[in-house]
Amino acid sequence: MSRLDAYDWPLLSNDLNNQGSTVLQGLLTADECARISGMYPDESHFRSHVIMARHGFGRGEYRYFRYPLPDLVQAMRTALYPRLAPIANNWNARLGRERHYPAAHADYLAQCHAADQKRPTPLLLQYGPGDYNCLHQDLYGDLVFPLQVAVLLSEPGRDFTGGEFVLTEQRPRMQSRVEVVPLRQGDAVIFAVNERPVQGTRGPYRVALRHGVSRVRSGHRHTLGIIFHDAR
Ligand SMILES: O=C(O)CCC(=O)C(=O)O
Ligand SMILES: [Fe+2]
Repeated sequence: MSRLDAYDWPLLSNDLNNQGSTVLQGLLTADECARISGMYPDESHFRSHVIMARHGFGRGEYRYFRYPLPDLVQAMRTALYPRLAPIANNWNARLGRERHYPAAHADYLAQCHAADQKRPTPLLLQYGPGDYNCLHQDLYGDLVFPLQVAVLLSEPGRDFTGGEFVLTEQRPRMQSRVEVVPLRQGDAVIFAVNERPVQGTRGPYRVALRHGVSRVRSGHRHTLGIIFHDAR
């Protein structure tokens, strides 16, 4: 994953600190996107299958990968984590939280597994016409790594229309603010899982975040989700 070296990480960190999200443009090639989305029908890659409408999560479906993850997914998860851990640690310090995230993802996963969060969380999502993903937070137990990544595997305008990735932010005593994140095929959005610190006049305070996908108007849309904590 030496391709991560090409990005301006101080700039991306600033975006994450100021907006709660940022985009890695062109993280995957069109071929890589097709290779990953093409795995969807092959059950051997996955540990479980969720039909979103059955749970009130929206409309559409997704599958959680099983271990061992496909090489490219494993490589991305392992290589992205150390870029994000310093930001996560800074957020924790500003929010007065004790937890420290180790520098290597393997060491963080060992903590998850010791806390009985052993099941892999990377997932592949599939949306068709009329499908959408309700606002949510991907929490799977007490251990939460506060940043996650979603890679758009389909090309807007060509493969699908509608289906925008959206984030909402709820500040104390304020109404929700929404942000639409423009993505092309292969772009990865990095965003806060559940909360982040915002600097106020009397010190940092906590804002709550949720993410989702607006209704797909036509075509099919696939996304790869990379979550760094494992699930109970
Ligand atoms: O399909 C999307 O863009 C959102 C996927 C999602 O909810 C996730 O990766 O956690
Ligand atoms: Fe999600």
